[in-house]
Amino acid sequence: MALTWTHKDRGEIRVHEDLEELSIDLVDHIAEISEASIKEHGAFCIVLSGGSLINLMGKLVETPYNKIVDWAKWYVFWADERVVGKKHDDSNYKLAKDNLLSKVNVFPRHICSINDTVSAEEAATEYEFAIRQMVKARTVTASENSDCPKFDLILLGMGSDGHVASLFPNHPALEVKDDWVTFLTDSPKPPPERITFTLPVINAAASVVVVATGESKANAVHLAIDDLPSLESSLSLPARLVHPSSGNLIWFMDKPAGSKLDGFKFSE
Ligand SMILES: O=C1O[C@H](COP(=O)(O)O)[C@@H](O)[C@H](O)[C@H]1O
Repeated sequence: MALTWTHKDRGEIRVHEDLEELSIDLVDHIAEISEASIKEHGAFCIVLSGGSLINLMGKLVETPYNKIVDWAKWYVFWADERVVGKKHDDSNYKLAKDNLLSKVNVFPRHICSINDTVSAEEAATEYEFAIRQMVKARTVTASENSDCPKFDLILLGMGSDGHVASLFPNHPALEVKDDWVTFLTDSPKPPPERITFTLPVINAAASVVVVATGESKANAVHLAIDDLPSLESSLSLPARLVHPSSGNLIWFMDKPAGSKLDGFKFSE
């Protein structure tokens, strides 16, 4: 059974026994927010990431989820994308398309992917423009607290260096406040050219989920969540900067990823 607790300012933490339990809890959570968002404003605006997260969402294409989820009301976005062709193995779009989107009835016109035929800078500008149009049309809700979209759910993976989306430790992209989407040409993790949501957009979401699995993530999980004697080492850790201003934050992890958390040690 999962060990769960709420940290006073880092949100809810769920440490799962194994990946099977984690993935069931994750897709239950997605299905619940999908239903609630559709009831509330007639659409579900979900933001995906790449990496290991997508496999953990695999049960969404299985019964009962594939039948109970109202796919026609889904609008799909990406928190980050690698600037490669849509058929390239590094493409976050391809990963989601092959494993999820091609297997359910999301309308192709509701899939807001990144233009793969232009430069990183142009792709970022176009992507932000497309989202601005959707906020104007009220498909995507506007934040009450900032000039940002308020996505119903942003799903983030986390790298072992603590990066989320394509926001890497000590990278200037972390400082971008006035744009919703920015680009980088020097990503420390290949491929180098990427576009990414900025922190203000992530932190304006109604719900944010961070998923981390495996022992290689344990230190970053600890730095992102625990109260530390000196905050210096974690101040530029992107995952620690995920802090929805009025939304909900939940961390989904397996035992190896959670093994260095203070709460995990106390429970042993
Ligand atoms: O490069 C990326 O890495 C992160 C984390 O990936 P993971 O495989 O370690 O879970 C991912 O969330 C991001 O979207 C991706 O572009």
